[in-house]
Amino acid sequence: MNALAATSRNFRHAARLLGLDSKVEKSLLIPFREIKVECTIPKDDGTLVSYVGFRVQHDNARGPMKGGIRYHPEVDPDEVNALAQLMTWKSAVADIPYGGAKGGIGCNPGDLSKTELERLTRVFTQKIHDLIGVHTDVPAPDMGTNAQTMAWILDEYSKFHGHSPAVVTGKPIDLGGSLGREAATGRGVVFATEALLAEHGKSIKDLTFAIQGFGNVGSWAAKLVHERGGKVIAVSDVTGAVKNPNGIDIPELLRHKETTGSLKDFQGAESMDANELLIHKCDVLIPCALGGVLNRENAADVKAKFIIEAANHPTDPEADEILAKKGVVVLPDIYANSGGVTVSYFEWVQNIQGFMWDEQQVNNTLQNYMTRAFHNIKSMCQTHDCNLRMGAFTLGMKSPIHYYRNVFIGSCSGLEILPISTYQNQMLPLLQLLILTLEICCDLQLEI
Ligand SMILES: NC(=O)C1=CN([C@@H]2O[C@H](COP(=O)(O)OP(=O)(O)OC[C@H]3O[C@@H](n4cnc5c(N)ncnc54)[C@H](O)[C@@H]3O)[C@@H](O)[C@H]2O)C=CC1
Ligand SMILES: O=C(O)CCC(=O)C(=O)O
Repeated sequence: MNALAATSRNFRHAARLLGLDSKVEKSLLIPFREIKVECTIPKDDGTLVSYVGFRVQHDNARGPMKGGIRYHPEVDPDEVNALAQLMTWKSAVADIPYGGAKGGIGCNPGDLSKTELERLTRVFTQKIHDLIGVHTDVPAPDMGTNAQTMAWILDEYSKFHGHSPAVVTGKPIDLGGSLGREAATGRGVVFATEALLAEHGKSIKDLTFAIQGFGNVGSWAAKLVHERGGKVIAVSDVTGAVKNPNGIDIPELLRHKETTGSLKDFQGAESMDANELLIHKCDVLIPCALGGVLNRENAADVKAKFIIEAANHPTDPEADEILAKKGVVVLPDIYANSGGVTVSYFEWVQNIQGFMWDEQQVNNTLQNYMTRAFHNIKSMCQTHDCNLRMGAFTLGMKSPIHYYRNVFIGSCSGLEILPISTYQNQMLPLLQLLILTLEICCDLQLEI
């Protein structure tokens, strides 16, 4: 199932649990703004090459829109749209004052030299610089991008708007990046895993782990699981996969990857079929790469008891149903990988304050945020008698909905969420005004 269809399906399910009116539901699904730009650059040999760049700004009810920029050949408008929507709910789950956005360029960064990547990033920034900003939309790294990419965006943006370190997060420490941001998503994944396992009377040190993806998120998650005594028995990336039933020496694998650029030929493990990783026998599966990897083709064969969604939307809704029937517990992306955006928030705060936190403060505060969000999700699960994904979605949707209710309908329900039909009789004229306003602002075609 396509990423947007999958995300929208989860959203609609949560909207039903919240008793949301269908028109408000529709307005929350439609992004605030979608940007599509052509980026042509000269390659190192002088030939021209064109790429398409996207930035989707989904919602700014809770604050500046926030989300990563992905460089990957499969980047397409629907996927960016879905990822932007997920960022809105994720920021609210983490309870940080942001809305959601996501960007990307359809390119294979592995095929481009460093100078070509720099040119591409600078051209993309030239095309979108008026639409991002410290208090409007703050990009960060995602798949295929990193601190260096953020440095180029910051430098290019600053040529137009003056020095503005808080316009991107996940940048190099020397340029105002936060200590702990590089590890933050993987560290958050591990805090989230600990919170979930504690609920089930289990601990990382007693369990086996399979990890798909060994980039920023996967390698940090693997390293921190390994440090806590967990046995990482299988790891894959785009170059291949390795397994060792006795546990892989992760620091050694990291050194191997660093020197060879690949997982291949690692002496401390056997090579395996990368497609087999997701169905490898283990206690905990952590997908840290692409979306949609768990689907109706392979879900029935998954052997893990817990899935921690470090990647964005790795599980499509059909797989979710199959996994639920098998009793597999899925910790959803909008919580499990929220450590990245949470520390991005800490970075932004530090830039605005002009004050740098030490790494311990970053990590401790991240742990507090992750623990708090887990308990808030569990509480939504109880209220709505639902699984963790729906607990996270209802939590993430609750506060943007409050915003719209308060802004458009006034102080209608205090902090309680009620279906909009509750107000319809007394407030029909106001409701019509709301819809008209939304139509004008967002160019919607809503029927009253
Ligand atoms: N970087 C961040 O702070 C955050 C990232 N995420 C999500 O985590 C996931 C990974 O992101 P990063 O680690 O930042 O990206 P990255 O670009 O650093 O690493 C991606 C990894 O996935 C691997 N990969 C690609 N295709 C694969 C395939 N077919 N099979 C196995 N492995 C494959 C690559 O080889 C690489 O190891 C993405 O879904 C991203 O959206 C989520 C929250 C924050
Ligand atoms: O750090 C951020 O601002 C966004 C990270 C991101 O793109 C994500 O959580 O998917």
